[in-house]
Amino acid sequence: MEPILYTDNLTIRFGGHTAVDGVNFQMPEKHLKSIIGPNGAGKTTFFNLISGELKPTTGDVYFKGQSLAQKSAIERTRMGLGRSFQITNVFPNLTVLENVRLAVQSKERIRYQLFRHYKSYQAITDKAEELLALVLLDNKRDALTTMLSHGEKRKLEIAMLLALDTEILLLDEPTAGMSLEEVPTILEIIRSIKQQGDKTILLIEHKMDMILDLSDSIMVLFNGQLLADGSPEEIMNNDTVQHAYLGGLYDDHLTDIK
Ligand SMILES: Nc1ncnc2c1ncn2[C@@H]1O[C@H](COP(=O)(O)OP(=O)(O)OP(=O)(O)O)[C@@H](O)[C@H]1O
Repeated sequence: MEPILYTDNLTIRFGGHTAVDGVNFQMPEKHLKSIIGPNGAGKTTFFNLISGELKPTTGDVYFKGQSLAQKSAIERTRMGLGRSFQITNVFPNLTVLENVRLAVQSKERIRYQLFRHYKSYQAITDKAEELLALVLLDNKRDALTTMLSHGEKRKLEIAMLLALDTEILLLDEPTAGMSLEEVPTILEIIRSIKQQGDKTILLIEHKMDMILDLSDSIMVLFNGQLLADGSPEEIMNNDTVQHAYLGGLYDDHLTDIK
């Protein structure tokens, strides 16, 4: 089966520095792949090339067999490639529910345009509430977003991404900056999204113990290059990856590998 997303020789240079270097990767549909690598390996840059925030120097990204070279970030989202919102993109003086409603509305505008106002309003509210329950934030529905903890803001970001109803979810370190108590909840949320079975998920994550359990596959970026891509077991047993770890080339986040 053709991969839902793949790259062909994807490369970007900043001046003399090649941040993403000839990456060929493939993403099967309804798959969860994690990207690991040390600081500066090119993980976020790779995401930005996929989402359309950055244009490659050479190479291309393909979604359902179609080149994305001429597609803007917004066009890519409409096509089905969703990237998590940064919390700066939410309206701080609106409640959690209102923010998710706006995200649902932006997606559903067309579908509901023929409905009467109240019915449309209710359907959008129902959807927003369903998403808040999925990310375990229903108890904060009436809170202003400025009042949320860091972990709650990351949950809100996920709810707003889900509201766009894209086939692919790009999650850039969803547990970054979280307290130890908050991390398991986010992992459970990602697990339940995966278990619903309709999403393809690409995830940057530093916490090895989490991704080994959650991922269908793991790809390792190193100096902008694809060092390895395989099942969690294959990655753990990969000599090149092991050498990179044992050689101390990885940062602290990655040395706590179990
Ligand atoms: N806009 C830019 N201009 C110049 N250099 C950049 C730019 N964006 C990224 N880089 C460089 O590209 C390299 C890859 O950075 P990137 O942020 O993608 O790494 P990363 O793997 O996501 O790291 P981290 O784990 O620290 O987030 C780094 O050396 C970085 O300094």
